[in-house]
Amino acid sequence: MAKPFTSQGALLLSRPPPREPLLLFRPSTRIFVPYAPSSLHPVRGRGPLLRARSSIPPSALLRDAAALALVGAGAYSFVRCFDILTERGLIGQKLSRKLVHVFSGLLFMASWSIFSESFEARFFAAFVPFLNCVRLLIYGLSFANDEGLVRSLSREGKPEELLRGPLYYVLVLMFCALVFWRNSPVGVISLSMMCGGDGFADIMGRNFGSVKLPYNKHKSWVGSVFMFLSGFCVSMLMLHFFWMLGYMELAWDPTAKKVALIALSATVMESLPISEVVDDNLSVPLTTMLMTFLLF
Ligand SMILES: C/C(=C\COP(=O)(O)O)CCC[C@H](C)CCC[C@H](C)CCCC(C)C
Ligand SMILES: Nc1ccn([C@@H]2O[C@H](COP(=O)(O)OP(=O)(O)O)[C@@H](O)[C@H]2O)c(=O)n1
Repeated sequence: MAKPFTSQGALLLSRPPPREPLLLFRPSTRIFVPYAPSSLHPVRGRGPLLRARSSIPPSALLRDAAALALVGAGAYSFVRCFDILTERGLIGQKLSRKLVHVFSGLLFMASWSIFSESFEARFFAAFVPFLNCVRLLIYGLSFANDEGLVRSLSREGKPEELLRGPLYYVLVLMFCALVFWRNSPVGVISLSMMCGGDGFADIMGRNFGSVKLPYNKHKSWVGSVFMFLSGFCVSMLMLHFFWMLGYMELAWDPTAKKVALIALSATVMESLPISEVVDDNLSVPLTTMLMTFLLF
């Protein structure tokens, strides 16, 4: 399919009127870089980044700072709510952890839409998972004690549990916000599979997964089927969300087929008996990133 390329040989992922600098997908390097005419023709003697930085309107900085404060407060409140629900015995610890796993990442991804169109907006957004990364390190290494946080995010109530799944999870959130952001299907599908797919696999597999996989007695067919179905559906929903906002331009028939193949790949990876070697919160998003790069 003939795809629009600029004279620099880069693939335009979205067409005017862009709400923010177009994103270049450079086939040779497969790195997403911000494309804005002014940044490719910097003011004499100043590099593109300096040019881009100097062109941020104060209103964008103010908007991004406000969005950062709002999302940061939302993150703290969201986890605190589950802490209280768990503390009062209204939901179990395992379910609490999984609901936080499913919805905090998806809500974080949806929050990308309230940040400005400046290139720096992604840094403001990524600062929220960065803060949570610091928080997990402090309490996971027991430099301080927060029984509520440990209760809502661990399986067995041990602080060191925060240093595996939860920590990898927030690192992936930060990476996707910084590198892929809201113009690229790579980050959107990766987080959808990690949050929506892996999360529901656990919830459904733990409760209804009596028939185990032949090659992994810790995982079940029900869990894997729901990993695929929920991962696919959440990915399509989130792609549609960012498409509606004008950040992506996608042909839905080929997109659905590609997402199905990506979801299948992530499901197979998640089903493998390798959780002791590499956490699902790394293997699932990394597999999804690779497949999305290859297919989109
Ligand atoms: C418990 C979590 C992962 C463990 O996964 P698994 O090992 O069971 O597979 C999720 C940890 C969530 C983290 C502490 C909080 C992340 C908040 C996020 C950066 C921002 C959310 C903002 C939104 C508005 C709620
Ligand atoms: N494909 C899957 C995934 C999880 N599960 C169930 O969910 C539990 C936790 O799954 P997991 O080890 O992937 O947990 P996390 O690493 O996602 O926290 C497993 O012990 C299974 O009971 C499943 O049955 N089938």
